[in-house]
Amino acid sequence: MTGKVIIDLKQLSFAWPGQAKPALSIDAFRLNAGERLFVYGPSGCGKSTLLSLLAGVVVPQQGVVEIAGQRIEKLSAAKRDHFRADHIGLVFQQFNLLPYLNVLDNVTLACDFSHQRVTNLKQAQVSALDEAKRLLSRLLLPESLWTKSVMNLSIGQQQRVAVARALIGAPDLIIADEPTSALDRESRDQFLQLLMAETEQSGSSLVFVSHDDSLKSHFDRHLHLPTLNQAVSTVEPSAVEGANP
Ligand SMILES: Nc1ncnc2c1ncn2[C@@H]1O[C@H](COP(=O)(O)OP(=O)(O)OP(=O)(O)O)[C@@H](O)[C@H]1O
Repeated sequence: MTGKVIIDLKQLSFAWPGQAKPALSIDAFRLNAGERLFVYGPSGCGKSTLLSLLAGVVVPQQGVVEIAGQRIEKLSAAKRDHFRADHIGLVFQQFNLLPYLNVLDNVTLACDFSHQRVTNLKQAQVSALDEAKRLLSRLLLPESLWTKSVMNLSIGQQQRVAVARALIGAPDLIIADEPTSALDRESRDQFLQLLMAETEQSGSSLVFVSHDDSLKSHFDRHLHLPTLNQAVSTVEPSAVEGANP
């Protein structure tokens, strides 16, 4: 852990277009480099909205969203896209894999859009292709599938490809939205252990959203979002639990 702050939110307020009331209102929140955060709370409490703000898909009407030292709410949409490709690995419920590319090409594609990820791989003295193979092996995706179209894969296998794509080139932050929803309990625990091991190795911070709070034990920090989000009424005493609240 370097002590670097990866997420710094201040006086944040965000309302979806056409909505009078904010969906998210956060006074202050920080996540340090290497920390792994589990975000939970009931449907509608703002989990996906928070991830969209962290990824720079949307920007707040008020306040600061600083990711790895960059105030992304001040960037143009094009610069936010560029920043996201360089610094953030996304694993969303829809994996957004490209059906006309094979598995390896879907993983290395993340490097085609990011000078930063290529630089990180060069520093680690590994090619994008070799790193894609290493990640897919670690994520237990059979080698016989690597040159197949992602359309031939099961949902659980596609999830692994999406995770390898997020991790390649060691971005500062991995954002995962319900990535285990399609897995059975045994595969889910195995998947989480691998995700933890890989983020630890790369030094990436992790923000992981789920309805399923039985997954909490895998994480260093837990965030009950309705408690932090002042746009949602709540009775919980403390929003952030864990090693470094
Ligand atoms: N694209 C959108 N346009 C307008 N309102 C939205 C949009 N997305 C979410 N909302 C609203 O913002 C609030 C927070 O929704 P959000 O999807 O962030 O919650 P969530 O905790 O992720 O829920 P779930 O667990 O069901 O995915 C809700 O009131 C929702 O209706």
